[in-house]
Amino acid sequence: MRFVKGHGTQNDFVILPDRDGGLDLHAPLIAELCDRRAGIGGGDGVLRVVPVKLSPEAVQIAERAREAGAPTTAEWFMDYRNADGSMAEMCGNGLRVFARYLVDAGLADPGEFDVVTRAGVRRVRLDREGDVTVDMGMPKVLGESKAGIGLKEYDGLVIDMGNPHLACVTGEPVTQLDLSAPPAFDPAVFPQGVNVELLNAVGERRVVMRVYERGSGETPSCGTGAVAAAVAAARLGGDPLGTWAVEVPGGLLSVTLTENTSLLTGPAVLVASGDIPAAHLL
Ligand SMILES: N[C@@H](CCC[C@H](N)C(=O)O)C(=O)O
Repeated sequence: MRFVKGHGTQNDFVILPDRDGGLDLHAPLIAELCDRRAGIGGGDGVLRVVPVKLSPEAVQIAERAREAGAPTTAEWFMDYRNADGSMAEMCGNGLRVFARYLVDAGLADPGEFDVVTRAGVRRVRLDREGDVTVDMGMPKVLGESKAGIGLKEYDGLVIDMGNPHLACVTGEPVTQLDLSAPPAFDPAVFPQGVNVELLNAVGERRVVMRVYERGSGETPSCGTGAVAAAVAAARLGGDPLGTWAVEVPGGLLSVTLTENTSLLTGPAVLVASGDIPAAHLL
């Protein structure tokens, strides 16, 4: 099995090219590929690269976009899975790395193009400087809820980025929080689980964020989470539009909130590639 390894601010992924749509991506295989010790070094998730026309799921998503008046020429579907094998609707850093892979592999021209994700069609742009920007769509603020860490509770905003987020601004330095166990959350609000962001507002339009991801545990970065964090900080500052710097353990992301969308920008790099002999796979 051919694989490529890449990361965006250290949110790292195993990329699986599947040009004929024949790959059976089952949960034990994903868990094996993402294992940090027993295999190729692991990842926070898997990105299957499949032509839209060979994925009935992707064809439907593209069809819905056409019906909504936004037809797309997207050729590739990002089939994203978390490290535990669960499926997620969207991965912002994953999509930036996915776009880097498409261009590097000669499957897309440098510049701007669309990619189909489970959260809908997303436009990506590769800069000459090496950054990749994703149009993440309009964040939906759905209300408030609480995250529990140890004995403490943190107030947060419920934000839909295609996938579910609970973004909690706290006065306590996030660097000191213990995220070794999953934060508690209200299952009535998040029946499918949630990604929890903890953040400090540290300056004008600058936040420090840590994240505990559904299906992957604490990761050094999360693109959808960075947008959710910027939305929560923007609410707090009473300044809803503009560009926020989001410092994560794995680097620095930039999030721009406009009247009708959000943009996520940051580095996306490929670091290795290889083949896993079939005999070594589940
Ligand atoms: N790391 C991602 C988010 C991946 C999906 C998430 N764990 C979920 O289950 O929703 C990002 O960069 O957005």
